[in-house]
Amino acid sequence: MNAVGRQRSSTSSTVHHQRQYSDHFLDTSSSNSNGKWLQSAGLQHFQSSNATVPALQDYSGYFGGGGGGNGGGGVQGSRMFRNIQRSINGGNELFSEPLTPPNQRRNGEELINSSELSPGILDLHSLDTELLPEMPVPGLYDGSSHYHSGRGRSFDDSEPYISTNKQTNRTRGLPDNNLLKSFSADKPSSVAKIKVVVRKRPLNKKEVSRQEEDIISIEPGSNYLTVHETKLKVDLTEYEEKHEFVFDAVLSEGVSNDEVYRETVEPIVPTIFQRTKATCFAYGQTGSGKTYTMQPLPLKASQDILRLMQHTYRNQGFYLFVSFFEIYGGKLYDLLNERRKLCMREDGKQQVCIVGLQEYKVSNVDTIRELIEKGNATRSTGTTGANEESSRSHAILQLAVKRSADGSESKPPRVVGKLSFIDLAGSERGADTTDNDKQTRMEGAEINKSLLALKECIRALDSDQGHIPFRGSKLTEVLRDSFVGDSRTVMISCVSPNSGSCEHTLNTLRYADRVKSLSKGTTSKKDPLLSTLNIRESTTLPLSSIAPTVSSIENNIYDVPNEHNRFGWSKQTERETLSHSMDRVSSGREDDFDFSEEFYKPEKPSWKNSKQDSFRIPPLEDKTRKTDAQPKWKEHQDFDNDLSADDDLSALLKEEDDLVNAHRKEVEETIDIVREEMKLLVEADQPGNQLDDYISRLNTILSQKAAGILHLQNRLAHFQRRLNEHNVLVSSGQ
Ligand SMILES: Nc1ncnc2c1ncn2[C@@H]1O[C@H](COP(=O)(O)OP(=O)(O)OP(=O)(O)O)[C@@H](O)[C@H]1O
Repeated sequence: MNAVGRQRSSTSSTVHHQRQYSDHFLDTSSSNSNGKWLQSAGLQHFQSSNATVPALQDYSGYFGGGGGGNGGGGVQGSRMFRNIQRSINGGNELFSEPLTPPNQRRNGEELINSSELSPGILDLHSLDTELLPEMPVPGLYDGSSHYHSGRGRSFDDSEPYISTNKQTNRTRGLPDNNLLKSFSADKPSSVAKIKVVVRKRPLNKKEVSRQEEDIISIEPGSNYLTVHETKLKVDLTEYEEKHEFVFDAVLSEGVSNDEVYRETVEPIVPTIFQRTKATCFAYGQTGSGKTYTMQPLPLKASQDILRLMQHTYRNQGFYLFVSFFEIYGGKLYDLLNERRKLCMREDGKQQVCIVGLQEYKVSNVDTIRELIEKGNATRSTGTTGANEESSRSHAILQLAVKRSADGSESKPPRVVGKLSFIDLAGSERGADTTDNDKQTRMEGAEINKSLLALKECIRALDSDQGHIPFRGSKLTEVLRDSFVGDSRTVMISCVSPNSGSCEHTLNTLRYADRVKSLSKGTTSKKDPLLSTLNIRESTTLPLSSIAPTVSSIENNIYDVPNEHNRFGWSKQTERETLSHSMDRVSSGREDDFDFSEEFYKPEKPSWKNSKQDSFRIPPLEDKTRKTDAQPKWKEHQDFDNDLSADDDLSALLKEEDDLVNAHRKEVEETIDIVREEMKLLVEADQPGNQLDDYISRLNTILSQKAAGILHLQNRLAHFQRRLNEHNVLVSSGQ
């Protein structure tokens, strides 16, 4: 960015959802994003003399990168880490017996085969809430007596979950540190249901050598950031557009991995002892630091979990289990079992089971570290322009806290709570078509689908919607139980600071912004003036970045207007409707809106390539004709009668395959249309151009597409129900 650009910057500023510091935090008055919330965490006092659990260290150096520090030293760390892991684990020294029979102990750890827990199926999600009583965490030092379950006598009445005996705790020789105090005081309700944190990485060597500018500025101690985007006017003079974003926390390049942990995961660790499912995931373009950020977190969390088990929850029959798998190309692979292919099934209670996934019962940090290293080394990686060691899969590491129903070891333990860490594949994969083959593009499509589905689920989760669209992708299906009941989600958006990544960075920040922007708490507090400002000032942004208001969507998408602009909408409203339609296209749900360009953005930014003559509005006839053809879904209208009771599994699976393929095709076709048209629309949005007619016709096309897609999704849902019935029949031996 040059000086000229900066001088002109004040004329253009785009503010994205000027949210409050956090509508989910207790301490909303604090101008510091960390506030009391962070103060109470106090992990720095966690250094312990306890011999059982090693004192907390900053493993960021170990995991590659030198702990963040000022960030500069760790640029190559993550990659080095992976390479080191490969060489360490190449010979499988640590786990030469991945198929160790159940219960075989190794260094005090126990490998649990799924078959132990339920016949042939590992019920990852067996949160049997009927059997587990409430598990409050009374103040460790508050001297309160016993916990009395509000539900009357339960199997735990004779053995209170929480011993509040000060003496007992102190005899463990554990420190009276702030962490444990804060843990004991934390209740799930006091921890944000969704927290969105942004982490900026430092410029790397290549970027510095290319003299790329750092375009992200962060006010120290604040929770907002500004992206300085250099743009070109039609006369090719440069100007700067500022985009401001507010999040729950913004972490600059100087923030260490320890601090990232304290800000993100540490507060939710105690909640998993209280039947909460918590998820932490990193989102961002390739090379933005997702893996660097995510890798140290599970280990730190395990340390804290073990501490809690050995202190606050001592002798209460809790166990910690680790599993690690990846989703690659829509398929599941066990990273702790030689990348063995896994099968996901839903049982009769609609609980998702991962057949064959191995879980390790662990009780010390070293073993957990070894498992994490082993999994990381096994993970699918490839090379992208931005990152030589790029993750092409979603890696999911789960820490499950389990407890035997009767507090003894005689029965298989049941899941009490769970913490899932997801290192997502790079968010830009779908657009990364320049030097990629067909397989990479397929990977991209799959990744995009799952990222979109993930966003939808989180938003539904935050707004307490009854319907969570977890079936949108394998990723969200696997995480299904993280989206129902009492859950907590932390999203860490990783951004690259270099000017060359500006577009991706903005996309990542918009994605993060939207994860929360339409949530209950946020909407109610949003300043209407600012919302207006957002829309008005975003005219240089693609249409997709304009968040519509629900009330503006008056027409039924399936009630396709025959006359152009028959509702007499303003240009703005037309845009909103278009945007809404897009999202319906992508989500297939009427109550949803918002279409993120993140997934379907043009391969090249339109403003960079626009030629003067491209401002002409192109005719739509060809596309109209194409989509006027009888929608494919008509063929399947009698789907309720399609499947007879004696359909066998392969027929069902074939059906699923056809449906998924048809659905994907519809979506892809629609995306192509949208991609092209939006580019042209943005370019054509010049004074004097009449867009109403054009938009109306485009709206018609998209409505038809949306109807087709929705129908396919209904069929898919119907199919899923049939498959469930089939599974029930099979499992009951009929
Ligand atoms: N905060 C940071 N401080 C120092 N170095 C960092 C930081 N974040 C990332 N890096 C470095 O940047 C490089 C890319 O990071 P990383 O592999 O984590 O990216 P990624 O987002 O996981 O990419 P992909 O999606 O392609 O896997 C690594 O060499 C890593 O060490």
